Amino acid sequence: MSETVIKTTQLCRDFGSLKAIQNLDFEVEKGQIYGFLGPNGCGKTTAIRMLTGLLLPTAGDIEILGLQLPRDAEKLRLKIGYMTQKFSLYDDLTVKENLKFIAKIYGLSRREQTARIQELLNTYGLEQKADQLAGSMSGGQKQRLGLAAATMHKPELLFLDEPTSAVDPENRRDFWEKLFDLCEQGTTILVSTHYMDEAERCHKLAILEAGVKRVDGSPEQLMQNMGAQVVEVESTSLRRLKQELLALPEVISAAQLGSRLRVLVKTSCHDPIAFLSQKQSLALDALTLVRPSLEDVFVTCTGKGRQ
Ligand SMILES: Nc1ncnc2c1ncn2[C@@H]1O[C@H](COP(=O)(O)OP(=O)(O)OP(=O)(O)O)[C@@H](O)[C@H]1O
Repeated sequence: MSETVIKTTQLCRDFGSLKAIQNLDFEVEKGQIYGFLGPNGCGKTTAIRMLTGLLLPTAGDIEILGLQLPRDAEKLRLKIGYMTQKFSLYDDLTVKENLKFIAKIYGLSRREQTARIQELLNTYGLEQKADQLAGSMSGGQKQRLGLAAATMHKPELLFLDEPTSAVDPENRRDFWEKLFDLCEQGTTILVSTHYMDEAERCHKLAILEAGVKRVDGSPEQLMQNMGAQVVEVESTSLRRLKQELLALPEVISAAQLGSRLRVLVKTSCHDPIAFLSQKQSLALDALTLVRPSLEDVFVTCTGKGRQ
């Protein structure tokens, strides 16, 4: 049976009149990677700070690893790891010194420190960098050091707030491989991101907008239940066609991808190909029904696309 690691009920956080998180209900199962996907300012960091016990909720309940927050925040501290958005280690200490500092904070004995630091340097490919100042490392190396520090005490639950916003695609891919390794060892991970490709790697995710959870589920479920059909249109004069399509009430969005338009049509329209071809006098072979992407889900459930 699956074990629930995080459960929130009607979680809210206000900053004055701003409702940063509103009535958030969600659950995360052990060993899964759960994503918060949303634009800047949608409340991802605020939610994570409440879940780590660093910020008091305005209302609602949080249960994590069988503990209640904020009451049990101190007991939770050793069970969780938190990698914040900005690199939060010391630039003027070496890689090894940074890890030693963190190990001391977590109360590892001298012998444990040496063994664990060596293990982390190996796991995250930092052996050659051990004596280099952290501040002089590349974005990808800093991020690996951040993950090594956050997992020093082998936490059961790891929070990662936009961990790959400063790294290139290759480093991002490698980083995710490390997350799946942790996952396989039983670590549960909650990660926030505004990258679609990153969100698509999660077992489950919630799409947040203006402090509100719009949808949640596995990427496949979200794509299946999207409530829209996706048609790609090949045509000339795509800029004009786009404006004309957007004026139709059946069309949720139209976005240009090179020489094609990707058009989201409401499911209430039973045959989107016939509909578009008739409306715009387009040849049938210029229209293709395609598989939805997570970006399509995002467009349909946020902003003007929300029905
Ligand atoms: N301490 C605070 N005081 C007042 N407003 C705050 C505070 N912390 C966050 N906010 C506001 O709450 C909203 C949500 O911010 P939050 O940082 O949680 O968003 P986010 O999705 O993590 O975005 P980003 O990726 O830019 O950090 C924003 O409007 C932000 O300005």
